[in-house]
Amino acid sequence: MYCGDDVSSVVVDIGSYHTRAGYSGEDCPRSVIPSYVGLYDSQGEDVEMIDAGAVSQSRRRLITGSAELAFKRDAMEIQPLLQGDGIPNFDYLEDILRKSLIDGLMINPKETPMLFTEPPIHNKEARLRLTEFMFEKFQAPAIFIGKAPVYAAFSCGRSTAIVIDSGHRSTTATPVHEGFALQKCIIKHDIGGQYLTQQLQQVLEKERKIEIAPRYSFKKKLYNNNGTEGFDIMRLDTAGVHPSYANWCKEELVRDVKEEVLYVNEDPIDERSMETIRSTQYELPDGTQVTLQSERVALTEKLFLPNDKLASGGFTGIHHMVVESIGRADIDIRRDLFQNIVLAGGNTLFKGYLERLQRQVPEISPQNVKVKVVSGGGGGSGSTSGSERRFSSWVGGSILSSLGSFQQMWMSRQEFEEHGAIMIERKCP
Ligand SMILES: Nc1ncnc2c1ncn2[C@@H]1O[C@H](COP(=O)(O)OP(=O)(O)OP(=O)(O)O)[C@@H](O)[C@H]1O
Repeated sequence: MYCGDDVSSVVVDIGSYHTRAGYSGEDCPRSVIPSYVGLYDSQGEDVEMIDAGAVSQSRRRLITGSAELAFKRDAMEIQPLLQGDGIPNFDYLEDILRKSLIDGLMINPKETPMLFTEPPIHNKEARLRLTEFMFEKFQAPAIFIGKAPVYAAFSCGRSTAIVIDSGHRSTTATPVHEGFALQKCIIKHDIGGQYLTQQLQQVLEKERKIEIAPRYSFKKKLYNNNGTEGFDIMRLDTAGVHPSYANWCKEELVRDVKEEVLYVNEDPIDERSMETIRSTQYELPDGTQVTLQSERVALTEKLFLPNDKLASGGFTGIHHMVVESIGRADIDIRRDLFQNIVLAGGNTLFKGYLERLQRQVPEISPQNVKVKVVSGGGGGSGSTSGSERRFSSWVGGSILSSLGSFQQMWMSRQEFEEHGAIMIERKCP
C-alpha cells in the first residue's frame, strides 16, 4: 500500500491527439499538449551549446509541446506518440511526460502518485510496459491505471452507463457496470475526428483545388494605398520542410475549419435537403476564403451512415454502435444503459451531435425503453453544451484520485518491485 505523507497526486490522460495532465481534484487539466514529437538533426545547435573543443554531435533531437512544434525547423519530422494500438517508442512518451509533468505541472515525478487512463479494451502487455516505464524511468512512488470510459461515466456521477468516446482516431462504445468496463460488449471503430479532418482536406484540396498554405509558407506584408489597407502575401521557400511536418501543419488548419464550420444535422438528411443548408465562410491564415455549404453537414453525416471502407469493418453508424453494444450486455442492465448514454471525447463536440443520437437511438431500440443521452465531463445531467466533454475521462480520474477512500488503491513502486506484474491486475482491475 502507498503510504506517502503527501497525498497530492496527478492525473494523466494520454490520447492520440492530446496528452492531458493536471492535479487531482481540479476541474480540468492544466497541461494539454499534442501527442506528437518533432525529430530533427541537432548538429548545428549542439555545436553552439557545448563548449569549444567538445566533440560535435550529430544526433536526432526530440521536441514536444505546441509552441515548439509550431516553430518550423529544417527537415523536422513529425511522429505520433500512439501508433496502432500502442506506444512504439517510449522515448517519445518520456519527452511528452517530462513536458507535461515537469514543465507544465512543475511536479517532481519521484514524489507524486500518478493516475493514468487507458483505452477500454484490456491490454495487459500495454499496462505492464507503462508500469515498468513509470517506475524505472520516472521513479514514480505509486501509480494507478484505469479505463477511460469508467472515468468518463464517473465525471457525470454515474457508475453504470454506456460511454460513447469519440476522439481523434477512433470511437468506442463501452458499457460500464458498477465501475467496471464490460469487456465483451465493447465495440470500437476507426472513425474519429481525424477521419473527418482528412475527408474535409480532400474536399478542399482535391475537389475545390484550394491551396492550404501553412503559416510557415508565407509572409504577410501590410500595405496602405492612399488609406486603403490590405495584405500582400509573399510565398517563402519551403524546400527543406519534411513532408510529415507539412501534412501535420495542413491538417491542423483543416481541423480548425472543421471545428468552426461543421455541425451535425439533428435529423438524417439527404442530398437534396443538403442544398438548403446555409453557407458559411472561413478565412485561412493567408487570406484565402473557403465557402462551405452542403459539406457542413454532409461530412458529419458519415458518422451515422454505414461505411465498409473503414479498416475496422462493419461500421453502421454511431447509433447502431450504441444499440449493438447494449445488446451484448446482460439483459438486466440494458434498461439502465439506455437511460445513461454518456458522450465523451472531442469528436462528439459538434453542435447537434447529442441531439442526433437522442433522436436516432430510440428509433432502433426496443419498444418501451427510455433513452437518455448526456454529456460527460461534469457538464451535469442532461447538459447539451459541455466542452468539458473532451476532458471527461481526465475529470473522472481527477474526482476518483482525490477521494480519501481511493488513497489505499495506489500501486506503490515497492509493491510492484516485490510482487511483479501480478500486482497490476490485483490493484488496477
Ligand atoms: N469543438 C469541436 N468540434 C468538433 N470536433 C472537435 C472539437 N474539439 C475537438 N474536436 C476534435 O476532437 C478530436 C480530439 O478529440 P480528443 O481530444 O478526445 O482525442 P484524443 O483523446 O486525444 O484521441 P483518442 O481518443 O483517439 O485517443 C480532434 O479530431 C478534434 O478535431
